[in-house]
Amino acid sequence: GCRIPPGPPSVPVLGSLVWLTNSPADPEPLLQRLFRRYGSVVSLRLGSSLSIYIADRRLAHAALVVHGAYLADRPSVLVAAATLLGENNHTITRASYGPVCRLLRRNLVAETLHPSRVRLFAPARCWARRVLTEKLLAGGEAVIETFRHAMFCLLLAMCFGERLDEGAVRAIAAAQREQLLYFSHQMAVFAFLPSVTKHVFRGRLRAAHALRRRQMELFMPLINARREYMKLNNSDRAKKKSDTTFEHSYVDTLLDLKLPEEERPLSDQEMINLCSEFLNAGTDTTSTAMQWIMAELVKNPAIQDKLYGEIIKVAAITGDNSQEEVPEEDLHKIPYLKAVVLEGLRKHPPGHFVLPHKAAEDIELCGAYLIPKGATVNFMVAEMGRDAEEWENPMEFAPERFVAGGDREWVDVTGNREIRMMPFGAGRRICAGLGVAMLHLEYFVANMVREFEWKEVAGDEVDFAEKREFTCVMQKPLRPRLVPRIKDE
Ligand code: HEM
Repeated sequence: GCRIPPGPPSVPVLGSLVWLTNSPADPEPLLQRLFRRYGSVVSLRLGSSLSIYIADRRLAHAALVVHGAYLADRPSVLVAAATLLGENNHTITRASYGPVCRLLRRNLVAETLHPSRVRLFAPARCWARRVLTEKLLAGGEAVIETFRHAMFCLLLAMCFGERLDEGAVRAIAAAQREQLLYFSHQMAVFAFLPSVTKHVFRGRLRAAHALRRRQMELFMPLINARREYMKLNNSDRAKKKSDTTFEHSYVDTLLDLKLPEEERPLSDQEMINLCSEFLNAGTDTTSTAMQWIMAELVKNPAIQDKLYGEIIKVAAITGDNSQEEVPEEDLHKIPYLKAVVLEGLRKHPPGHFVLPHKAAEDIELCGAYLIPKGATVNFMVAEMGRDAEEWENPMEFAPERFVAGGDREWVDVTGNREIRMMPFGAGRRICAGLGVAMLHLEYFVANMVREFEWKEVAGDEVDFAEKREFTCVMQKPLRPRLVPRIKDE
């Protein structure tokens, strides 16, 4: 029969004794020890809740794809805090897998991130690339700051359909960051006995309300401007459209939505939470990945040279070396570029875990393990990409692994057929932005390599040590020397 996965001893109420000497905020080092001891699936108890961690790629496939329908819910960690703030769970990441979640997810995937819609954002990407190049050229800050700023410019443009000036971008970025920090560090207390904690920690609730108000002040004018713009007929729209307004935005689709069952449009607060989710999901993840990839290219100049050569070859085929950028239509002609990006995501996935999943029913995995209904389940993303039994010399940066042909099999990053790595998760809750994330990474990496030679600086060598923030970032930020390439006329 199946059994609950093994784990360290626990006592009722308190949970696993290991928490006395390990921090639940960063369970990775503890889990690595437990996997060595118990095998590739372990159970941990925190209070009365059971968490199961899976490091084996076949079990991950069974859980997320084969039995995926039962593992598409989310645990209610943040629900308590939202409820106390008078909010609901109507966001894609937080909602359990019901009609609301499916509607919101389908709306994002089909209406905003569908390839035909993504094409409409090409001018926004062009603008973000120019911001990126100018700031890299100016120097001064660590490149991760520049990456984050440029990505945020782009995500804001996609969200609100407006090209904002630098001051506005920085103000919203600061508010988002403060809120993210506050909610992840200070609001967790409300998961336990909210009826009691809401009195004990009422100062925290007040601060959370203030952060929400600030977000409301920043977002509502942008949402309302878009509401007015959408009311115009086509010819008025064309007249009004300045070069800072884009044709399509995520907000447009939200304004059109009707919630199932309740049959009402989204409230302002719901719209703000969805915009906030969109901005958070696409910024840190992508800029973190970009930093790791560029760090590997700095450390491996031969790979960078090869990539540059492939990029230039495509420009030569097109017969136009003088164009300002590597246009996004050409990206698919550079298979080595995709290989570099995938290898970066394998070795340095921005998230070492996925967002927590919850079992809606008892699940039996491969006839061996039982995941009881209600258990929280997570996956060891980084472990899978670095598993020496699956990958030859896993800690070597070798994009050739992902160049199709020869005896190499193609790696499917969605994990639908099989999971070899899962930087975007897999199954029903797979990253909703996978396609656009890959496009952003390929487009920006290609253009940064074409624009500059990225060189290691003596005394500021690349250091691959990791630090856990919202994503897993470089502990010592990358500080390379950028030498502008001389372009042949
Ligand atoms: C390199 C960049 C990115 C990485 C590595 C990444 C990774 C992930 C991961 C691991 C998850 C959790 C999957 C799970 O819970 O099983 C996720 C969820 C999600 N991502 Fe991404 N992501 C990236 C970029 C983006 C972008 C650009 C967007 C949108 C613009 C986006 C939107 C989302 C959304 C909405 C979810 C929630 C899906 C759900 O709960 O059903 N992501 N992402």
